[in-house]
Amino acid sequence: MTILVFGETGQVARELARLDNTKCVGRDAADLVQPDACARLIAAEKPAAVINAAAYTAVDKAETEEDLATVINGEAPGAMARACADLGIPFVHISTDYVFAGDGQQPWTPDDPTGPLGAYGRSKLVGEQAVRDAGGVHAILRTSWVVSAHGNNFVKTMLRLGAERDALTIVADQIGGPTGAREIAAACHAIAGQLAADPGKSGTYHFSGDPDCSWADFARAIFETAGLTCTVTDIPSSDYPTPAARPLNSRLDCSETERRFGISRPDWKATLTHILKDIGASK
Ligand SMILES: NC(=O)C1=CN([C@@H]2O[C@H](COP(=O)(O)OP(=O)(O)OC[C@H]3O[C@@H](n4cnc5c(N)ncnc54)[C@H](OP(=O)(O)O)[C@@H]3O)[C@@H](O)[C@H]2O)C=CC1
Ligand SMILES: Cc1cn([C@H]2C[C@H](O)[C@@H](COP(=O)(O)OP(=O)(O)O[C@H]3O[C@@H](C)C(=O)[C@@H](O)[C@H]3O)O2)c(=O)[nH]c1=O
Ligand SMILES: [Mg+2]
Repeated sequence: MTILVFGETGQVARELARLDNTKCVGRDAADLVQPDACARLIAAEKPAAVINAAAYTAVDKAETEEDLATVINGEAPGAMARACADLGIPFVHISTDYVFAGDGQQPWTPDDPTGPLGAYGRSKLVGEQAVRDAGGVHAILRTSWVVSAHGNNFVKTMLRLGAERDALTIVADQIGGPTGAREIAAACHAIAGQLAADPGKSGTYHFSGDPDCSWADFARAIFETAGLTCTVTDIPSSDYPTPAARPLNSRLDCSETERRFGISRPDWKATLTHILKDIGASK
């Protein structure tokens, strides 16, 4: 029994590669710019399940490349989901908090109305709907603020900047749950197995690290855990202009994921500890 994983170099894909029975395919074997080729690969491989961990994740760049982002994040997952539905196998797709507009203070439930603020979020929303429309056994797992020892992420950025500077200004009005790529990979793997046993669990779910915090709080915790001296000053998002607007409220209500799959929110302080150990940046 093989779980076919789209993605090889990405944060979550690298963690999936470490798990049992996974076969990760990179851009050379499956370019998401060609959705039909992704579908043909699934049909040829006939895996027991498919997890899509590949995506266009450059939030700001997507503003000027929305067509490309929409093929990769929208059309390709749709083609994968249809190929899985044809084979009668589960499809696990990863989505994002950036499908929400980010107003209010309440954690978003899976059924809450979406309203992406930028091109990346819109392209991911297209993917979600295409996966549902395929009509097969599926889970869409929305996560947020992904961090790991590999690739581009906020922890790596802070370690680099924190070593160079005595002080940083970090946005404090965006609130969400930092989530370890390792924990997301484990959740996707477990969900694929549970969907195979019980297709009735199909649906959209949330999974983010606990507790919710601001990027500024998270930066302070990174410096504290790494033993770096760098003062973090809270700023509003309006003082950190970016091409794409980010949601202010990225809190995800993960209770259905816990209830249906028995998977609870991972403690991000523990995630931070294992990431810094892997990087060799613990104090
Ligand atoms: N990063 C984050 O903070 C968040 C991510 N997510 C979602 O989680 C999932 C995993 O994200 P993450 O691991 O961080 O992603 P990364 O940005 O670390 O990696 C993206 C992966 O997608 C691959 N990819 C991009 N374009 C293509 C393409 N045209 N064909 C084939 N492969 C491609 C990349 O391959 P290559 O190296 O060849 O470019 C890489 O393996 C995604 O669905 C993302 O939207 C959700 C919330 C937060
Ligand atoms: C480097 C830096 C960033 N920031 C802010 C900008 C931003 O609001 C926040 C995080 O920066 P990032 O560039 O990591 O954010 P971003 O790339 O938008 O992260 C997002 O990626 C996509 C793929 C997702 O799906 C989301 O869940 C989310 O993780 O920190 C500062 O305030 N000061 C700084 O010095
Ligand atoms: Mg493996």
